[in-house]
Amino acid sequence: MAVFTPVTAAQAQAFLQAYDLGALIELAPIAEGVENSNFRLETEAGRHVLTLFERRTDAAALPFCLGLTAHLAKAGRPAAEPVADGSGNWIGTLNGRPAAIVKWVEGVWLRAPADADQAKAGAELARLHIAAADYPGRRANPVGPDACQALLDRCRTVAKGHDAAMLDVLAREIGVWRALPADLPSGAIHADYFPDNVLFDQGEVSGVIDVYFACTGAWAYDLAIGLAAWAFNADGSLGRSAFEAFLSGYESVRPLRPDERDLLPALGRAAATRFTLTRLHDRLFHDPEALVTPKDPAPFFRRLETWPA
Ligand SMILES: Nc1ncnc2c1ncn2[C@@H]1O[C@H](COP(=O)(O)OP(=O)(O)O)[C@@H](O)[C@H]1O
Ligand SMILES: N[C@@H](CCOP(=O)(O)O)C(=O)O
Repeated sequence: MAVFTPVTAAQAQAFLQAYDLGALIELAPIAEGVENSNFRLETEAGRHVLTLFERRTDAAALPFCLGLTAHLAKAGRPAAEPVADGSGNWIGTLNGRPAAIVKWVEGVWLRAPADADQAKAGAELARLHIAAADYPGRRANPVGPDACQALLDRCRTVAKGHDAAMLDVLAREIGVWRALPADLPSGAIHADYFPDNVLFDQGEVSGVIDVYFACTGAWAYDLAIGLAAWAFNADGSLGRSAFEAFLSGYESVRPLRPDERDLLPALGRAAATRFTLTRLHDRLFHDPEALVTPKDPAPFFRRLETWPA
């Protein structure tokens, strides 16, 4: 469960005073996610999500992230629209944390997506890229090569044995990532397009949530993250038909340029490096008081070997 900062019903009720959502009916912690504190917020105006932003989501990034969600929703994409308070602000403060309310999106995430679902998820990612192409906001990747190098340096202060050996490999991969061409088609990207952030309802994508790693970047890098997240088995081995389904779903909406296609394995290694490193960092520096279960870095580390050439 991800609740780093607890919120009582009385605190949520007080926070709600600024909004036109009526009284609080129920507040329930959400037992998923690893980044922010999330609560299901039942109000007289319906079901919403209350998020308190922690760690990697700094307040300065929120106008970009919430603005992107609003932009996508306006363009007809299934995004969780932010709710403004009575003064028109999306971002408030609760228990010392930046906090926001977004609309609840119906649906569930797929634990075992079939190839047809993979294709739909891939296609929705391409639609997101196209719908966001005219979004004017910009944000540097908060977990790009520089930030990953800083995480790596911090990990080195405590890592031993196999973890230290992993860091040696990741250090080399960050060097390769830095040298990748910077002239690929770019725009606002989701950057955390994992199955648990894509909800399905009645066989269709009903919601793309958790836009808090969203940033400006290469679309093909976002595709590589999507493939890394969706198309490999739990042990890190490749799911070839899933990989092809996700990729062809994406390309059914936005065919790749030849240079994007050529760079996909290198971008896949960059994605594997980023997620191995954040997971390793979070495991090494896990706070046992926080209600969160760190994720295993090993399957993403394995993608460095198993990504198809
Ligand atoms: N707008 C939403 N509609 C429905 N469920 C949501 C919404 N936002 C978050 N959730 C639920 O909360 C869980 C955690 O949210 P998420 O944003 O992924 O957390 P984190 O920021 O920690 O990564 C999701 O897996 C989903 O079950
Ligand atoms: N997707 C990341 C973790 C952060 O995202 P969340 O949506 O699971 O909170 C990973 O799998 O490492």
